Amino acid sequence: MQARLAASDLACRRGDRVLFRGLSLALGPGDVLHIEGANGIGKTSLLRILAGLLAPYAGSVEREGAIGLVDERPALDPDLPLGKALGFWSRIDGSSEAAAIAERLALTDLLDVPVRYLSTGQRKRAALARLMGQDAPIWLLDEPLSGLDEVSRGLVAELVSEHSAAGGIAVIASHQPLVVERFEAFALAEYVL
Ligand SMILES: Nc1ncnc2c1ncn2[C@@H]1O[C@H](COP(=O)(O)OP(=O)(O)OP(=O)(O)O)[C@@H](O)[C@H]1O
Repeated sequence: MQARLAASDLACRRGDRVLFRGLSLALGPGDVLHIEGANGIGKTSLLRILAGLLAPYAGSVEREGAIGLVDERPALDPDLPLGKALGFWSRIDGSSEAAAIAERLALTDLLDVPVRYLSTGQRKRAALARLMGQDAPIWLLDEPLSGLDEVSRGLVAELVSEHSAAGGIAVIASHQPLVVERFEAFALAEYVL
């Protein structure tokens, strides 16, 4: 899997506050980075800058490989049954493994349920199913464990390990660490003035 993600001398400003500055990182195949930091320090903002969804106040980002972002807003139509909402993306992503992915994420029995009725954890698993179908080399995961039970938390660690072993990159903002090899901590507090 061809993947590279590099940030150079990033600064982030939200409203009239600069949250962090002087942040550089360079990630290659297999790297898993754990962004740590207190509420409001700027973890989500950093992920959105890395994804290209938020302009940095200073600095630049280089990406080689498509981005798969999972945050608290799953891009699944709330009014469609889950199977149809995921099917929309499998057609766009050209994924032929939708059934196997749904099975892996314990979603098979929920495919007829409208997305808006899913529980927090089920919704998170649905967002992860979309991510897997996307086959993107760079995963940006914002609080992927929140709302998940122990079994699902173990599953997320497994998926990240497999992604890393296949040469993918994962950047994970989380208040809890994942049990994953090559899990490297990145303390955002070091870049706060
Ligand atoms: N659109 C915006 N305009 C102004 N300030 C914003 C905007 N979006 C976020 N912020 C502020 O930027 C700061 C960082 O927010 P961010 O969501 O990146 O933090 P976080 O580290 O992910 O927090 P948490 O751990 O609570 O999820 C917060 O103080 C937040 O209020």
